[in-house]
Amino acid sequence: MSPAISLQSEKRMRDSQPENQYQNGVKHLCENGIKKVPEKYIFPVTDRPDTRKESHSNKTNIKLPVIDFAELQGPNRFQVLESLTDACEQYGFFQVVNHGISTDAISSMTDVCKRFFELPFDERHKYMTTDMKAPVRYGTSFSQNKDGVYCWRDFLKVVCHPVPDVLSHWPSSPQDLREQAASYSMETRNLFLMLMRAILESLGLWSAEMNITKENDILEELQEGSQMMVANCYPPCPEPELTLGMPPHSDYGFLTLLLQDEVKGLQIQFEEKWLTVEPIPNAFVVNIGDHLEVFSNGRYRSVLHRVLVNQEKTRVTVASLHSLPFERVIQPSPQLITKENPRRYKDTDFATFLEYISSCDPKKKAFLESIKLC
Ligand SMILES: O=C(O)CCC(=O)C(=O)O
Ligand SMILES: [Fe+2]
Repeated sequence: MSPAISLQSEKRMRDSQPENQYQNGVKHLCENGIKKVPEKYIFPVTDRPDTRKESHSNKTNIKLPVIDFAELQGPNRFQVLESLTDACEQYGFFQVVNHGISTDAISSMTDVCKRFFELPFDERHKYMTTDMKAPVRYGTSFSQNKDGVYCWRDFLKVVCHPVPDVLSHWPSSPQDLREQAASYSMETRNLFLMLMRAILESLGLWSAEMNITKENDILEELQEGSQMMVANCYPPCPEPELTLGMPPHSDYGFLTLLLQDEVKGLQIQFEEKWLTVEPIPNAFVVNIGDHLEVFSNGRYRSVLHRVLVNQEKTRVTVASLHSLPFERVIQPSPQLITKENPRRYKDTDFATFLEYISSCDPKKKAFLESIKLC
């Protein structure tokens, strides 16, 4: 067989699914028993993960700075704040341990999300919509409406605040989903607020002794802020070297609190390399989002990250994304603008972000680039 013919027949084999099958998600595709990654999911060579042997060695793992949340509340707060500052400046990521959210609450949340993704397709499909503003949205890929190449990921997104307003929209199956997700979302919200207090202190904007913010009520506004939870499901992939679970992106909010199961997959960009985050059982991986980079006037960094998939195991993660209320304008804190460090970003808001991601390629940190002043 000539190479041209063999390429063509390979393409036909890969493309045996009708195009609309891809809209139903990657889990559905796997349930229909595929042996090869369809063309729709194959990334250009330059964007594919590096799967050479040495890239799986420890050299490509990263141990993120670990913040002991219990210590942060005790006499060593000052030292922990220093580590926190360092983590936010150097990595844009850290892991939080001893955070006070019980292992039961964590495993119940992961477990109920796993059971959601295992429901019959018709049950999951009820929540499928491409309306980015829907209070509950089951979908696939990254930006399903506009991705040319699809990612190996399905997700369930739920708006979480205020819980009583949104609860009746959340999936009614599995039967315990609403209860588990409601209590988990409130616990992560409290943890987020405590972490933000520490972060504001590390920026010199809050003082524990005086219990006041120098920044106009930012903490109060964050208490009323937006929260979105995203459960991500990355099914086993027959050819993980050809695709990604999520493309390089940064998160839009102030902080994302991510719960990952024991399966590796998250990579962050560090010193121009992609490094895999080693999971710590029951810890949260926390990352700075675009809004905190803007608010800190560029001192804290919202870092690109992506997700690899694997051949053996389904990976399920739950991300909780927090910001100010959706309609609120995000701007650099006036306290952090000086002659030496002039204002670096334009005002922005959630609507501008949504508009941007529905129209552009979010692969590079393009949204932040689009609002940079210098
Ligand atoms: O699943 C992961 O490891 C990362 C998820 C993520 O980056 C996101 O939901 O924004
Ligand atoms: Fe993310």
